[in-house]
Amino acid sequence: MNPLRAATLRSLAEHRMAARPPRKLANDEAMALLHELDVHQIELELQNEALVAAEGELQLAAAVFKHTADGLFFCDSRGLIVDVNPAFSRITGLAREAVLGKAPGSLSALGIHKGEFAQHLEHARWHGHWQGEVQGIKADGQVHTLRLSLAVVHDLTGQIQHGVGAFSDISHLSAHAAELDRMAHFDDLTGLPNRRRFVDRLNQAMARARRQGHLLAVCYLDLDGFKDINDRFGHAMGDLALLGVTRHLCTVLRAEDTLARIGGDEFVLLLDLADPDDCDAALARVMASLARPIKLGKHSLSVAASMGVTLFPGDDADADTLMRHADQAMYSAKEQGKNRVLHFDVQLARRAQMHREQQARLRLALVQGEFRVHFQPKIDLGDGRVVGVEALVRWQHPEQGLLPPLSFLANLQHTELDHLLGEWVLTQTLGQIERWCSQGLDLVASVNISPDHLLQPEFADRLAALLAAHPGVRPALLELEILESATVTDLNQAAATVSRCRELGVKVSLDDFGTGHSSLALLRYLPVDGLKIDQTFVRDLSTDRNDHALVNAVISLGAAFGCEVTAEGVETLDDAAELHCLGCRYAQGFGIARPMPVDRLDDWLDVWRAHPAWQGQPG
Ligand SMILES: Nc1nc2c(ncn2[C@@H]2O[C@H](COP(=O)(O)OP(=O)(O)OP(=O)(O)O)[C@@H](O)[C@H]2O)c(=O)[nH]1
Repeated sequence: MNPLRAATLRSLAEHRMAARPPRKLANDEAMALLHELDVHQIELELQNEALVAAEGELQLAAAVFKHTADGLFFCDSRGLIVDVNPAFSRITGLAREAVLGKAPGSLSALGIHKGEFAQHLEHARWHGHWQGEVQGIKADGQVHTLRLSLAVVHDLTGQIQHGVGAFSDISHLSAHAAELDRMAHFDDLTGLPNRRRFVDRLNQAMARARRQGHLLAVCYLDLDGFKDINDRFGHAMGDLALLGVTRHLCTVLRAEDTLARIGGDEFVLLLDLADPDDCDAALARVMASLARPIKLGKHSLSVAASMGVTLFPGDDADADTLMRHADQAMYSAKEQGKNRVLHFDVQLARRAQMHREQQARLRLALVQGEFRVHFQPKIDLGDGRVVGVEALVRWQHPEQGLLPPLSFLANLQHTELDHLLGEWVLTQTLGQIERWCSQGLDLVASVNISPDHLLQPEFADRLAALLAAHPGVRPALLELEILESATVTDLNQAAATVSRCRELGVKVSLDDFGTGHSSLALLRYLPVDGLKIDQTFVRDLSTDRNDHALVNAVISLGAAFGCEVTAEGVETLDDAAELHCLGCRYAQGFGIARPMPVDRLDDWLDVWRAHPAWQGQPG
C-alpha cells in the first residue's frame, strides 16, 4: 500500500475509534496496545468495505461495457486495442479476437480514410478528446456513418496510460439528412437542380468566369403552349414531355454547364463559354435540341420554347438579377411571337433604370414643392394691351437651380406623374387667376395639357371639380393649350373631352400649330377656340419665304375656322408689325417678355404700359 493511502486509512480509523466508548485499563502500556489493536481492526474493516464497494463498481462498469448500445474499444499505452465490447462487434461486424492487438486506425470499419483517423487521434492526444462523424466500411462491405468519440487517459507524469473510443451508428440520420438535402436542392420530377441549387452554381460559375475571363450565358426557357399538352394528353403525359425536354436539353450540355428546372415548364441553363463567338451557336444548339420530337406512347410530340438570354460579365449583375434579366428577355420573346431567343439589352435596361430613377426624383420634387409656375405675357398686337399669360412650369432644383421644362418633361411622357403635374399647374394657375380677379385684373391664363392627360377619361370631371374649388374664377379666364406636335391617339375621345371643357366655359387652343403630323385633322375634329403658331415659323418670318407663306396660311386657316390666332416666339417689333399686317391678333415672345415669376409680373405690367413702341401696331 502506498504511504499516502496508509495515512488516509489510519486517519479514517482514528476518526471512527473516537466515536466509540472509551475503554479503561489501569496499565497505560496495555491501554496503548489495546488502542493499536482496535485501530488496526477498524483499518481492516474499512479496507474490507472499500473492497466490497470497488467490486460493485466493477460489476456495474462491466455490465455497462457489455450491454451498452454504443461500440467501445480500449487501447493500451501503445495505442493497440486491448478490449472491445459486444456492441463494437455488432456495429462493425468484426469479432473481438480479430481486433485485439490492432491499432483502431487500421480498421476500415472505423474510418475509410486512414489519414483522417490519425488526425483525430492526434487531436485527442493534445486536447484529451475528439468527437465527430466518420464513414467506415463494415465487415460485410456496407458503408456506415459513425458518431465517434476518442479520449486519451494520461498518468500522473503525463504519459499516455490508455485510450478509449466510443461510437454509435448514425447512418439512418445521415441518409435522412441527405434526402432532405436532395429535396431542398433538386427537382422531384426531373432530378435536375432546382432554383436554389442553380443560384449556388451560378455564383460559383461567376467567380470562376471572372478569374478565367470566360463568358456566361444565363438562359431562361419557358415552353410554348405547354398547357395545351397537359390539356390534350393529361398531366401524366405532360410530365413525360417534361422529362423528354430534359433529356434533349441534357444532350447539348457540357460538364461545365448547368441545367435546372425552376417551375412548371420553366428551365434555366447556364452555359460557360470560353470563346464569346460560340454563344450564338450554343444557343442555336439548345433551340435545335428542343425541336426534336418527343415520343409519348404512340404520339410523337414537338415542343417549342421561348428563351431569354443575358450574358455575364457584360451584364455585370448579381446572380438573382441575372436570372431576372434573362426572365425579362424571355417575356419579350413570348410577346414577340414565341419560339425565339431574345437577348437582354443591358443599355436599354440601364436607360429604363435611369428613367425610373428620374421619375422617382420628379415625384419627390412634386411632393416637396420644388416646381414653380412662371407666366409669360401675351399681348393684343392691335393696341399692345396685355390680354393674358401662358403658365409655364419650372423646376427649382435644390442643386442645379431653375430648370426649364425641356430638361425634365420628356421623362414624364405617358406617365401618371405627367397628369399629376398637369393638374398641379392647373391648380396653381386657377389660384393665381383668382388672386388677379380680386385685384381687378382680367387676365386669361393658358395652361399646357399633354394629349395623354387630356385623354384621361376623367379629365373633364377633374377640371370641373377644380373650377368648383375656385369659385372666384370665371371659366373663360382659363385656356387649355393642347400640344399639337404630340400625338393625339384617340381623336373621338379628344373631341368629346374638348367639347365638355368648352361647355364648362373654358377656352381650348392648339399649341405649336403646324409642327405635328396631323395639324389639319386636329383642326377638323377638335372644336377649339384658338391656334398658336409655333415659334419655329415665326423666328424667320422676315427672311424665309416659306415660313412667311406658312404663317400666312395658318392665320387664314384660323380665320376660316373662327379661331383666334396667337404667334409665339415674337422677338422684334418688325415681326410683330408683319404678323399684325397678316391678320394675327395676339403675340407672345422674348421681344415682349420672358416668362417670369408672378411677383415680377406687376412691375413688368407697369413698365409695359410705359412702352409706347408696342402700343398699337399698324393694322
Ligand atoms: N405536367 C405538368 N404540368 C405542369 C407542372 N407544373 C406546372 N404545369 C403546368 O404547366 C403550365 C405552364 O403554364 P404556362 O407556361 O402559362 O402555359 P403555356 O401554355 O406554356 O403558356 P405560354 O408559356 O404563354 O406559351 C400550366 O398549365 C401548369 O398547370 C408539372 O409538374 N407537370
